[in-house]
Amino acid sequence: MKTIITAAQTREADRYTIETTPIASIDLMEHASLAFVTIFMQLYPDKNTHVLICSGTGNNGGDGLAIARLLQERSYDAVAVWIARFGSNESDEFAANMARLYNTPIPITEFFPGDEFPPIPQRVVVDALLGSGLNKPLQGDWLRMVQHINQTGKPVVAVDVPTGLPADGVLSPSEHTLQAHHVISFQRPKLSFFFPESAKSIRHFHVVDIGLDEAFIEKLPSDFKLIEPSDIQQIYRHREPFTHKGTYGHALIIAGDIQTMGAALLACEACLYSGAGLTTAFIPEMGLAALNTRLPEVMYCGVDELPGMWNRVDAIGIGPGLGQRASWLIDGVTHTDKPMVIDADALTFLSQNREWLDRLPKYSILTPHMKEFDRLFGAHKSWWDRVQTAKEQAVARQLVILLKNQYTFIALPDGNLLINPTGNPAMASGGMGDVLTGMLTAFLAQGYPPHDAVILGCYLHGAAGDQLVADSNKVVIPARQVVQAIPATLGNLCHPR
Ligand SMILES: NC(=O)C1=CN([C@@H]2O[C@H](COP(=O)(O)OP(=O)(O)OC[C@H]3O[C@@H](n4cnc5c(N)ncnc54)[C@H](OP(=O)(O)O)[C@@H]3O)[C@@H](O)[C@H]2O)[C@H](O)CC1
Ligand SMILES: [K+]
Repeated sequence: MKTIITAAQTREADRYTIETTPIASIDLMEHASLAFVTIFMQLYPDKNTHVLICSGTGNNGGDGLAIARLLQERSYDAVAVWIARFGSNESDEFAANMARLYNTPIPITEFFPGDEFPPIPQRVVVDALLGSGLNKPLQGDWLRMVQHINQTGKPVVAVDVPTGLPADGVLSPSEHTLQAHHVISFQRPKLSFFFPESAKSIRHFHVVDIGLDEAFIEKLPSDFKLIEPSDIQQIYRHREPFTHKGTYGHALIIAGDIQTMGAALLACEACLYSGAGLTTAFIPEMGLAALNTRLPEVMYCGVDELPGMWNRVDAIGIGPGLGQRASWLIDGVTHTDKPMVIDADALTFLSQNREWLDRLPKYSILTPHMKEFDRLFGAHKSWWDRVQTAKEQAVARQLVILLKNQYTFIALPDGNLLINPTGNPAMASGGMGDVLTGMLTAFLAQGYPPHDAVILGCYLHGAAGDQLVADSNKVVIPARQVVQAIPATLGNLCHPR
């Protein structure tokens, strides 16, 4: 896992690296600019591309000047630079790069407070106005310039952070930030990239290594950790010879109602495809024909058999499509000591009967999306605040709270907040959450501790969707296709051929 650090901690890492290695600050800027240029050249390989670089006068602006020079050295001959001289300060590295730029034929236009901005004829804009040094919302000339660039609709590639977007903390409205198509960020993605409020400011982000001291960064105190493929490889237990269905646990899915049987089937199918040795569905009897037809591998349990099931299963997933039945079923579930996943209608029941939250067994996994989360724990104005509440609740109640979104935040009982990087907008459709519940239940049934089950389940769920997009350029993926893709995604990650 990679530690996600704040803008202030990035400055610490910057200082530490400069003090403890032979690298000077200006060389670090050159590394960063070169790393930016490498990705930029992949995005815009045509060297005739007309590029406008907009620089401030701090270190983000210094990067911009170095990028202009490096592109010109690589035969990008149509590069121009704007400098926003709206403040009185100039960083040393900006000044040094300004001196280097004067030795090139690159045209430079400087703008002072109150100046009008001309049209932008270039094909692409590089945003190096302000970076992680942002310490207040944009206003005045800065805001005018950002809005001028936004209004052109030209693609923007931002250096480190789009101008106006704080690296962490509560985010400002998106009309006050530069809207970048790509952000090439240094050393670590910034925390705000994972919040939905940054969607208009960032379409894609890339992260480049600029040579900051990794060991130092990993020791910095931070609640936020980004899940990586290597975590999945470490957690996943390979299937050994001579194992059998009993080795991989028995999962019970409590789901479905007359009009929402599909949710139950999806959860059961995902459980099956995620490797549970046995899967039993507790669904209304009228769903039996559909279950037997679609999922002959899954067993059925009726109301009479339910009391005998609690001791026979290894994990329980409750909620998808459960409707009003949630109210009486949750009572039975909370009397077991089985690891469990609580989703959808079971969460709605909990939000209407909050005293039941206190009865949940320790380390139960709750999987709310934003609306379910706010119904459970109160309305929130920003994702930053919502994530802080998730952390407080997970610690206070010793629960695992999985706050679903494109980037899911996993709040653990020890106070850590994990960020899942996989998943994509093609997956934004009904049934996706039911699939996740089935997957998590399957991993719990196989004996993974809740902490490992959520990492595996979340990462694989998104990775299966990402794989489908990569393989076939699909713009929409139905939940069923994600289910079918789970075994191969797991195989590709953990059993490379
Ligand atoms: N360690 C690294 O990751 C490296 C980062 N690099 C690049 O450096 C920037 C950060 O540079 P910094 O000089 O700290 O800050 P900025 O360039 O982002 O901002 C410059 C100054 O602008 C002022 N400021 C802040 N907010 C506003 C605002 N809303 N309106 C106007 N002005 C604002 C502030 O100065 P004050 O005196 O006004 O407080 C900023 O200091 C990072 O993003 C990378 O691009 C290095 O190149 C490599 C190492
Ligand atoms: K920027």
